[in-house]
Amino acid sequence: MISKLKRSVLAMPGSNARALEKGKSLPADVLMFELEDGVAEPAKETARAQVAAAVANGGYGARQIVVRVNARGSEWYKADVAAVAPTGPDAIVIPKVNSRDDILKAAADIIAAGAPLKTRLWAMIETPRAIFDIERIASAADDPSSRLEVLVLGPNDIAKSTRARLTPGRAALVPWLSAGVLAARVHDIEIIDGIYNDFNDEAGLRREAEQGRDMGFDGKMLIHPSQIGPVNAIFAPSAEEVDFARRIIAIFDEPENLEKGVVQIDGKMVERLHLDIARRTLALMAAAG
Ligand SMILES: CC(C)(COP(=O)(O)OP(=O)(O)OC[C@H]1O[C@@H](n2cnc3c(N)ncnc32)[C@H](O)[C@@H]1OP(=O)(O)O)[C@@H](O)C(=O)NCCC(=O)NCCSC(=O)C[C@H](O)C(=O)O
Ligand SMILES: [Mg+2]
Repeated sequence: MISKLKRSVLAMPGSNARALEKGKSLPADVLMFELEDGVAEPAKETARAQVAAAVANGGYGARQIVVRVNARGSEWYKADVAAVAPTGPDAIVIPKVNSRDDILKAAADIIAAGAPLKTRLWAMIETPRAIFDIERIASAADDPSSRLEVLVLGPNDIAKSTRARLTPGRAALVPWLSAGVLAARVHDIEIIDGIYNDFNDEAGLRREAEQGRDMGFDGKMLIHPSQIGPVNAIFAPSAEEVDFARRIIAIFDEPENLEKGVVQIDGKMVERLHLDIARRTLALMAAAG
């Protein structure tokens, strides 16, 4: 089953009223209203008030709205959750999660603050501890009270805390990114790749987004409107993939193949497991419009 698409998750500082307004016309699947590192300390209260009002007033159409609060344990966290949870965003994003217990406690916090049932929990994976324990963190999703729906990688904090460098190809990060994808699949949740800082470098963005898609990520977090178009296209099936998916479905529907487990198309072996992949490709295409 395909839940709502999350190809593009555009972050915007909650202190930037113009960006919050502009989000209403941007073609991102998800808008992430930011209260954490993208907002300077003197602007924290203004940002919180603007974000709570923006979520409550709506006007964002089919875009999913998520709010990243400050880290649990920070001086702003409680007030962030108290202001945002009752407005009912699609999710609250908890940065710098370190354990399964952090998820369960954050879920209890947002429920106590009045978050409606539809408000899910997303967790940022961006510390060495979280990377080590990623499968355990993802396992919180097995407990429905966790509301855990999505993991999001945070490459800037990962680079800061590990001293790894964010080089083209992300050699240092690849094992950690893959571990995240495995953990998400084991526990049947989604996983979003991290941001690409150089928003004027479209070729570099495309290379990194294709790498993330090929590793199994469901989408990518973004920082600038110019990144939405390329990333939406990269995380949607191509015309060739859709055509091949249709041929797989058609060939297994042919009477002479009804009892076959394996056939060939253009010299390539196709098994019934490819039928499941083909159906998912068509569902993704339909969801992407
Ligand atoms: C990076 C930016 C500060 C650049 O902003 P700006 O200088 O205004 O860029 P432009 O002049 O090119 O902007 C053109 C127009 O687009 C609007 N704009 C720009 N960015 C956004 C946005 N993110 N959302 C909505 N609208 C946006 C501008 O207002 C201009 O509009 P107009 O005036 O009508 O022409 C800026 O892009 C920015 O702030 N980006 C988001 C930063 C952010 O939220 N950071 C936190 C999340 S990053 C993260 O999660 C890291 C993670 O934790 C980790 O550890 O890795
Ligand atoms: Mg971060």
